[in-house]
Amino acid sequence: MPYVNALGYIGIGAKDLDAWQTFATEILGLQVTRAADAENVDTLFLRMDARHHRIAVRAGEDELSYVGWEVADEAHLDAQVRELESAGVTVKENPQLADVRGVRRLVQFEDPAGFRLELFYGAATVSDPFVSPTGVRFITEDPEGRDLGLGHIVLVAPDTEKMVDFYLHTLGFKVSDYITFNPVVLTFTHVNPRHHSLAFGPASGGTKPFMDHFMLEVEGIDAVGRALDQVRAREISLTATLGRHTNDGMLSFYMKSPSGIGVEYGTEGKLIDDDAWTVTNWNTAAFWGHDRSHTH
Ligand SMILES: Cc1ccc(O)c(O)c1CC[C@@H]1C(=O)CC[C@]2(C)C(=O)CC[C@@H]12
Ligand SMILES: [Fe+2]
Repeated sequence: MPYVNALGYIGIGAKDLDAWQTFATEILGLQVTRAADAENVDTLFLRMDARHHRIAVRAGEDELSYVGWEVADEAHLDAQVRELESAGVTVKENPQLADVRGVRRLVQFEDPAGFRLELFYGAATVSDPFVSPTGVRFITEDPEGRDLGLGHIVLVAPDTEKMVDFYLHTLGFKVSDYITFNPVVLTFTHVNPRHHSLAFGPASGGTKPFMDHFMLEVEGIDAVGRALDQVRAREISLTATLGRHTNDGMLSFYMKSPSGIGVEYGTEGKLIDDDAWTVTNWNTAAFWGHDRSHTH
């Protein structure tokens, strides 16, 4: 059944595009092209691999605008659309938006929390080499060349159970594991060998759903250490110190992007082999580090 095979792209809104341009280039090491998109919105197209872009930062309110989940081909797109419709989800095909995103076909729908999701195949891919301004390499495929997507996102919404149910049973995501530290339960899910492409955080009732962070994975601890030096030199706010997660083994730190959305920057994330994986329930978030208490 699973048709979604990667977190293909995300779009976020930002009030301060100039700050985002500097942040994306000098801290994250992404290649930035600034242009009006096809809807004439001032946009930063952020590139990390052969894809034309995987993150679009568009002038507007500071928010998560959309999440693009990728399927392998047209047959999988059509099959997933049928699954969504038989679950009672309203799905709208949008050829104009497909042109804006640079993909072959795209449909739009919402998850139970109201996040705007797009399902697509045929991403815009370019032949000129990706060249990171900070010299990093982003991990978007595994050593065998299997697509790992852009990284992961963490969504926080009040009715976690309903959200998890939708992603598992309507979109075919698989549980990776849980982390429970009373009263918090975090659920981690995967759609390819990356340990998680989507995790769910808890929220008290009345909280407006939001994206806590997105994660970008780079090659080598020196790439993470150098980015951390840049964060400290520029007084960008560090929201969790360097640490190693229990479940996916990721060595990472967290910072605040100019939109307020968190960014996790890490390396050495685990890969899951579905034929040899057992779901566990961890009791802590990190083996060491990831201190959130006295960051600046
Ligand atoms: C624990 C953990 C494992 C793997 C990750 O990629 C990852 O981002 C996290 C951190 C999740 C983070 C947390 O542990 C504290 C409570 C947080 C801030 C939330 O409310 C959502 C994200 C949660
Ligand atoms: Fe994360």
